[in-house]
Amino acid sequence: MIRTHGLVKRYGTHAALDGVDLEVPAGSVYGLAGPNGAGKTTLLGILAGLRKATEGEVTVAAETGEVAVLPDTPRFDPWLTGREVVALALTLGSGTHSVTTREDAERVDEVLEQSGLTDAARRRCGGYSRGMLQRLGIASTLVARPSLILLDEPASALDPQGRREVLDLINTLRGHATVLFSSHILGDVQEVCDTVGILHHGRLLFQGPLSDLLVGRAVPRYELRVRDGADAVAGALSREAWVSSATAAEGGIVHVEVRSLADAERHLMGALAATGASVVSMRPEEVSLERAFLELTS
Ligand SMILES: Nc1ncnc2c1ncn2[C@@H]1O[C@H](COP(=O)(O)OP(=O)(O)OP(=O)(O)O)[C@@H](O)[C@H]1O
Repeated sequence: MIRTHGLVKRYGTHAALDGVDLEVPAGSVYGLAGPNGAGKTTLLGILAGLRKATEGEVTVAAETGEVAVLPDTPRFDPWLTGREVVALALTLGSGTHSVTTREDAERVDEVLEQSGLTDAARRRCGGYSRGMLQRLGIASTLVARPSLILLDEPASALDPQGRREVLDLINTLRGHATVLFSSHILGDVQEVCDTVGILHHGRLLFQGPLSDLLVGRAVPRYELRVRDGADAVAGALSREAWVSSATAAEGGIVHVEVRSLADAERHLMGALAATGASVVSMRPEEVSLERAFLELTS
């Protein structure tokens, strides 16, 4: 759905994006994770056609009218009510000048409700809090049922309850639209995204299925459970050149951190068999996105 090749954006001499090859599969919920200043807003801005790339290619396989963009700090005319803002967004998307049909009016009410704004819908948005404005931005973004949705930090101004609601809302879009959202809150990305890109200092350090990152790619670790002799197993494994650490824990558990997943897949079974231990279970350990991120960026 989206592809960039060798994307570079320079502000003066500073490279905010430095050779980004992004690939967002159609129908995915793609999380662009990265700390402040990583280049997320710049990248989304280029994809949305709001900023110009310095170098590189950008392909977005969607008509302009099917793309909806939510900036990180959405702004609206303060004298409009929330409902008027969302209705306006729907009419802009449809090319008409006002919400005239019953279906359109119902659609406006539906997204206002999904965004938690029903009670405030008839108040002027100039009096909305930052969190409410973010909800209003989300409602306006979704109302015309776009096929590609670009969300820049959609939950950053919200309290935990609001964040939960936005994440649930994004989850409901799965299968109906392609969603690319940026966030520096890694827990949010881990919760709703199936595909993830880790952006750091303008470079994509990882991109692919979230499960690939959490199971093995960034921190290849295994959890073994042996019937007995966990200390001896940990000692034997830690002498292997491809093992960076092996430690025994309670209940016959041995945590094994390896230098590469490929080496572990090739040698772990043999090394374990050589210890003569009775192996109850063996599985790659899933790490949190936060840990994977720290490993990748340190
Ligand atoms: N208009 C601009 N002029 C000059 N430098 C800019 C401009 N916009 C962004 N930058 C710089 O480019 C880098 C990337 O900024 P960007 O806003 O894209 O990052 P971000 O990941 O979205 O950060 P945040 O999470 O804080 O919004 C930063 O170093 C920033 O200072």
